[in-house]
Amino acid sequence: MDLKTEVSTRCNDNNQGKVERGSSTPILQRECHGQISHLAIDIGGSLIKLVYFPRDSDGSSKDDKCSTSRERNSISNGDINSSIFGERLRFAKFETSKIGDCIEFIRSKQLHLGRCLHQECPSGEKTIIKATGGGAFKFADLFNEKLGVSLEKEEEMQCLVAGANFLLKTVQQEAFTYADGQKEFMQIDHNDLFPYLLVNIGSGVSMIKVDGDGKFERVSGTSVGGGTFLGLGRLLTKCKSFDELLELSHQGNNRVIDMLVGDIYGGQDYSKIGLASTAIASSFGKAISEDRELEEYKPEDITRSLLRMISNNVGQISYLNALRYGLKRIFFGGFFIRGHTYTMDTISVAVKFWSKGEAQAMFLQHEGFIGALGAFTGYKKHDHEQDQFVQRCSSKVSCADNNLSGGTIKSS
Ligand SMILES: Nc1ncnc2c1ncn2[C@@H]1O[C@H](COP(=O)(O)OP(=O)(O)OP(=O)(O)O)[C@@H](O)[C@H]1O
Ligand SMILES: CC(C)(CO)[C@@H](O)C(=O)NCCC(=O)O
Repeated sequence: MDLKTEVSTRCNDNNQGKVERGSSTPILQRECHGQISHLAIDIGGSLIKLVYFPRDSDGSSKDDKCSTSRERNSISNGDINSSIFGERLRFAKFETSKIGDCIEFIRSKQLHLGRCLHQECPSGEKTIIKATGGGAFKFADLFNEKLGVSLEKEEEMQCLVAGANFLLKTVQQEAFTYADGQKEFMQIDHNDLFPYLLVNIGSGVSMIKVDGDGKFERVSGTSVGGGTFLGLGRLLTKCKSFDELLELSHQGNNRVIDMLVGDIYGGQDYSKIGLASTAIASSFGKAISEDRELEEYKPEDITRSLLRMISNNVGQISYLNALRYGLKRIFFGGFFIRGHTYTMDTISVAVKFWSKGEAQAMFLQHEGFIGALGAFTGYKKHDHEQDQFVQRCSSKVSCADNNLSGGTIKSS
């Protein structure tokens, strides 16, 4: 049975409360799984990401009840995702600086009660929540104090790889290319997935050569990433948030600030080394020669140049690492991307330009949640019940995949 058939079989059966793989092997039973945690968390330098199954007020998983109501999460700062798998697996994000809001969210959804919801907790036994990212270390005591839970630390790079492999193998329309304003989904052949380069653009950037499930090496990284965009953007403009910066950049023109090859070469291309007159010779380079103060530049242009500079740089370093290890495919994730067309276009063009068309940039629909999903799949290790739980997740991701409409989902 190919993936597509399997997915639709699962989805149909799912509605009847029982899902079977092929003709006979049951992989999903509609039973209550109140003994297991329903939440995994990735606490990064900029953002906290949650992946969870929602619960009803009586403590059962909404999903166990075949709920059809689509729950949309929102909190006062508006910085949280709606469900992107319909009424199934949910995703949410918070700024790391607002960790208190995140803790309140977990409490309000009863996600910290995972293990002991349907029965009395044996004294001293704490709910364990899978957690990755630096914050799993930094905030472990806070979670214990505020929610009475233990964060079980999952290695960050391992989670990124597990999450990416899980998505690439499970969700049909997960990976896509972006070129000339067009998003094109890629069919991933499971037998031809490895090796690839995974580039996670978070606050900083990690580049990981992935050779298989659990087989990987972090080959490079750069500190010039999403945190740089947000940090420098805040310093150079009056914008306070990432969304404001991104919004402003839409209206900007980077050529006002960037020094182009044509600016140096009297409007001409430098064809001998393959540089068009419109290529950027020096990011922010125009600012050196003009007698203008920061205030005299439009924030729109500044944000545009900044976004371009960082995206270009990540694209180029990624390509160089792909070249170093002979990798043709580069998957980009992390919340810096945010499905933003200008960012994806810049990265794609950089990879194409430097590789002379040999390598290809691909993006992931669940870009920012790779690590959290990877931590979630970590529940598999625990016991048989957890294993079934993760299998349930797989089927739900697959099913959700059928509900996606032409790649319009976006985590915003
Ligand atoms: N709503 C938002 N608030 C803040 N930053 C955002 C937002 N949306 C996107 N970003 C961008 O995403 C980046 C964080 O991405 P991500 O959550 O993948 O990394 P992280 O886990 O916080 O970082 P790291 O892995 O380096 O610890 C920010 O630095 C910023 O550039
Ligand atoms: C330190 C981490 C791994 C934390 O997520 C990330 O921010 C990162 O990969 N920074 C880049 C560090 C470097 O390799 O220069």
